[in-house]
Amino acid sequence: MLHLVIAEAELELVPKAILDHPAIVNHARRRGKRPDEILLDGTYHHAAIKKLPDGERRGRPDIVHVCLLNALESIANKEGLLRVYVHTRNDEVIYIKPETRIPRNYNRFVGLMESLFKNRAVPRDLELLRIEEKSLEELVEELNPDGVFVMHENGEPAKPSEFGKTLSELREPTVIVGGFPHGDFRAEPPGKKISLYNAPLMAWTVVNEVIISFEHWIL
Ligand SMILES: C[S@@+](CC[C@H](N)C(=O)[O-])C[C@H]1O[C@@H](n2cnc3c(N)ncnc32)[C@H](O)[C@@H]1O
Repeated sequence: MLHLVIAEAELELVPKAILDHPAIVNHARRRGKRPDEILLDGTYHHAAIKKLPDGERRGRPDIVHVCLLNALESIANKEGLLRVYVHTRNDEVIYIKPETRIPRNYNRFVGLMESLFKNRAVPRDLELLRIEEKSLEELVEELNPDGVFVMHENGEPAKPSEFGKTLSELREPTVIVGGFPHGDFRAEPPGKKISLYNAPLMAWTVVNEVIISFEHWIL
């Protein structure tokens, strides 16, 4: 079983500091929601995000959306060999049941995440998704893996196929992929750093490479 963590994901509700910025207020009004109920989104809130610390990398729910579509629709997940988690910049962890069908439509995905932040679990009866306050270290400790790997462009070089073999030889490895668009992890994540390519890749590409390389050895 492979545990895949999208870490330090840029997924958050609009922070207090910019709740009354016109870009936020207008977007919330158009959506019929309160400013504190909507996800921070760089596409719509660019002018407001610039004022926040780390503004150039925040408000990227789209990265989580594409990573989750790829991971949850993978063969490894259909075969019950994958568990996926999202850790956010505010130290929350989203637990996702493998049978969850993530909406293909981005606006519906955003609505689902907003409902998750509000209700802490969705849907109420099945709890396919639930969110808890938890650091990345606490999550990794809880998963109790026999190997922890951090995908990193400056890590030890490994071909995806070699790395897949390493994963397949472990009982419950954990792989951490950064869910942010630029720069490095803000806090050093636990685990051995691995680079799959000699240039930066998008998070969803790394998610795909890891899962497919793992499948190659395990199926
Ligand atoms: C878009 S990258 C992060 C930003 C990247 N450091 C940059 O400035 O372009 C998202 C994540 O993909 C993974 N990643 C990116 N390039 C990689 C590589 N060459 N090998 C392994 N993982 C990589 C890392 O986990 C990284 O945190």
